[in-house]
Amino acid sequence: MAPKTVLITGCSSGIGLALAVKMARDEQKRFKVYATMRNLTRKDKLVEAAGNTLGKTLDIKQLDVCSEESIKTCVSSIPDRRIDILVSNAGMGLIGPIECQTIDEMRTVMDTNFFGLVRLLKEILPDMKKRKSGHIVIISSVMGIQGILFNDVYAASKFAVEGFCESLAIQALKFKLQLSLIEPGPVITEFEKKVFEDGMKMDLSAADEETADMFTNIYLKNYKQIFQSLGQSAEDIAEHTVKIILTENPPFRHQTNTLYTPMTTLKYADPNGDLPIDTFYKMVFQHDKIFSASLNFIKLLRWRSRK
Ligand SMILES: NC(=O)C1=CN([C@@H]2O[C@H](COP(=O)(O)OP(=O)(O)OC[C@H]3O[C@@H](n4cnc5c(N)ncnc54)[C@H](OP(=O)(O)O)[C@@H]3O)[C@@H](O)[C@H]2O)C=CC1
Ligand SMILES: CC1=C(/C=C/C(C)=C/C=C/C(C)=C/C=O)C(C)(C)CCC1
Repeated sequence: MAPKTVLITGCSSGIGLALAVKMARDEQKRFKVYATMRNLTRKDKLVEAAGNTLGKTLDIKQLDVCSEESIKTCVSSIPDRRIDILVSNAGMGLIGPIECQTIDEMRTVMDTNFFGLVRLLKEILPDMKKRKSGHIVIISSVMGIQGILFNDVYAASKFAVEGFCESLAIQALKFKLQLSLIEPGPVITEFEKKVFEDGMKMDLSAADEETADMFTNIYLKNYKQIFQSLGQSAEDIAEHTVKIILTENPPFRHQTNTLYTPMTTLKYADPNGDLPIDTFYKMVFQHDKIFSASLNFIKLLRWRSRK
C-alpha cells in the first residue's frame, strides 16, 4: 500500500520534531512525512534526528502558519496536493498579567495558534472534501478546555481552536473526514523554556503590587516544579498522536496526561463551572498547604503509575 502523506507544522523543535521523526522512522514505512517549519535556518536539529530518513520518508519544507502565501506554496509543492494526514502543531505560549501584555503580543498568539489552523484548513480542507478522505489532527491543550491562572490569552487561543473544530467536526463527518484534538498537559519543550524566560523578563510595572507578587511568587516560583512533576516529553505526545492516527475510528478528543485528568474532570462534573474555579483558587492561594499537598499527590500518582 502507498504510504500516507503527512504534513506537520512547527517541526523545528518539540512535539512537531518528535512526531515527524517517529512517523518517518515507522518500520512498516506507512508514512511519507512533510516536516515543515517557518524558518529553515532552524532545521539542523530535525536533520540530525531524521538521520537517513531524510529525502526518503521525510522531506523538510518551509511553512509559516501566519502566511497564506507560504501555506499555498508548500501545499502546491506536494505531489497532487495530496495530504492524507494534517497535523496542526505550530503554536506559542504567553503568560503573565494582561495589564503587562500588549494587544500586539496577544494578537500574535491568536494569529499563530488559532488563525494558523484556519489558514491551513482553508487551503487543505477542500482537497480532502473532494477526495472524501483525510485526517486532521490538532495539537490543542488541556487549556483548550480549562483556563489556568495567568494563561488568559493562550487559553483563549486554544478554546478558539476547540470551538472551531467542534463546529467543523460535524461537517467533516458528512465528508467522511476525521478530526482529532490532542490535549496534552505540560510538556517539557522549548515552549516551556521560552514562556518561563519571557515571564521572568516581563515588565510588571503596569500591574498592581498584589498581581505582580502573585505572578512572581506563586506562578513563576512553582512553574518549574509543576513541569517537573506533571510534565510529559515531546516523545510521549508523539507516541499518543501516532496511536490516535492509527486508530480506525479515532476519538474527537484525546488527553495525553492521566495525572492531569482529575483537574479537567472537575469541569465536566459541575455544569455551573464553579467547581474547577474554586478548586484552582484553593490550590493556588492556599498554596502553603494545598498547593504543596497537590504537588505531593501528583508525585504519588506518578510513582504509582510507574509501578
Ligand atoms: N509544551 C507544552 O507544555 C504544551 C504545548 N502544547 C502545544 O503543542 C504545540 C507544539 O509546542 P511545543 O512542541 O511544546 O513547543 P516548541 O516551542 O518546541 O515548538 C513550537 C513550534 O511551533 C513553531 N512555530 C511558531 N510560530 C510558527 C509559525 N508562525 N509558523 C510555523 N511554525 C511556527 C516553532 O517554530 P520556531 O522554532 O521558528 O519558533 C516551533 O517549531 C503548540 O501548539 C503548543 O501550544 C500543548 C500543550 C502543552
Ligand atoms: C498543576 C496546577 C497548576 C498549573 C498548571 C499548569 C502550569 C499547566 C500548564 C499547562 C500547559 C503549559 C499547557 C500547554 O498548552 C496551577 C494552575 C498553578 C494550580 C495548581 C495545579
